[in-house]
Amino acid sequence: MTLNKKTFITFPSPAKLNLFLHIVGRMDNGYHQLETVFQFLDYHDTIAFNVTVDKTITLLTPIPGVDNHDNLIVKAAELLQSYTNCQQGVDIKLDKRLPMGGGLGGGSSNAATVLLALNALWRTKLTTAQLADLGLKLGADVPIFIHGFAAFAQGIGEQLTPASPKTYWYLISKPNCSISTQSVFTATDLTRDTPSIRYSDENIDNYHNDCQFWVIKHYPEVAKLLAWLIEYAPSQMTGTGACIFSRFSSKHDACYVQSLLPTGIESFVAEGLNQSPLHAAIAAVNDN
Ligand SMILES: C[C@@](CO)(OP(=O)(O)O)[C@H](O)COP(=O)(O)OP(=O)(O)OC[C@H]1O[C@@H](n2ccc(N)nc2=O)[C@H](O)[C@@H]1O
Ligand SMILES: Nc1ncnc2c1ncn2[C@@H]1O[C@H](COP(=O)(O)OP(=O)(O)O)[C@@H](O)[C@H]1O
Repeated sequence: MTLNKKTFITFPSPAKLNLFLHIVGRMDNGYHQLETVFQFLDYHDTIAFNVTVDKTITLLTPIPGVDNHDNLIVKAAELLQSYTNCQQGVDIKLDKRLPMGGGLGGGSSNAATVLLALNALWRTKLTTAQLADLGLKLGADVPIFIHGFAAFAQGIGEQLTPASPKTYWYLISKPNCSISTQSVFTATDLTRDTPSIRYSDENIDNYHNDCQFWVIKHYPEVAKLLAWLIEYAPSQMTGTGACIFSRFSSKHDACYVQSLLPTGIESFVAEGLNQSPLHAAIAAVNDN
């Protein structure tokens, strides 16, 4: 008897923070021109892949409320398969830890992990630049996860200059509301004219999140939690929210404030990273 045991290979799919987020203008297609610094977190979803010999792409662990055809994991696999005319398929399993719709970029990160992992496992040999271009079709945040280094980003978030912002321990707290990226970017009273900056890591504390001003005006849950957290540590919203990151110089201090959080607030503690943990895992596969 032959046992047909599947071999899954796993890769991390980390969260990102926007350490600040300025909106400096708007393009003709409605997309916003941003200036932001991305940093990664040592906290991630995990995605496992088993390559198959036919062309079927199967996500074995659907996300409740997200149809598999709309899942960025499936979309990324289909996009790479059709772009490279790859004749192989894959079974995929997702272990989701990142809160969804919180400004941590989980969906974009999942898409980037799929593109990088399958490019290695299917041996489709696209360059990082080609993968970032493909990823941009799926979301503005995908390229940063493909490149995997902390960066000052411009354009819609795809023009990247490497940066080395200080790394801290962060407490990430999610107010009890979810805010869609689109609802923030379609708001009439959002500030869109912050002057363009000449970025330097040393000046990062002078910068802010334009979306946060709008969100705290419209979501009292976020305003209340932010006001509470600011009493303990410098705190700011990431992306279009609703998650708030509070920075600490030690894990101990971050965990202490976490233990004091109001009941019912989802949270985790993680370290900031200037390199994505995904890239070491991809290098290990490419070396084999
Ligand atoms: C704002 C940021 C900052 O990192 O993060 P999140 O808070 O969503 O994580 C991102 O730019 C989000 O990137 P991503 O989540 O990939 O956005 P997309 O799927 O491309 O776009 C969602 C919607 O937001 C709007 N959008 C997005 C990016 C941008 N620069 N301008 C926009 O106006 C568009 O209306 C689009 O329909
Ligand atoms: N693999 C995925 N992981 C998370 N969200 C996904 C995924 N595929 C599609 N989505 C959709 O993208 C939305 C935004 O999710 P996410 O990327 O986690 O948030 P944000 O853009 O705020 O950082 C979700 O609410 C969900 O509908």
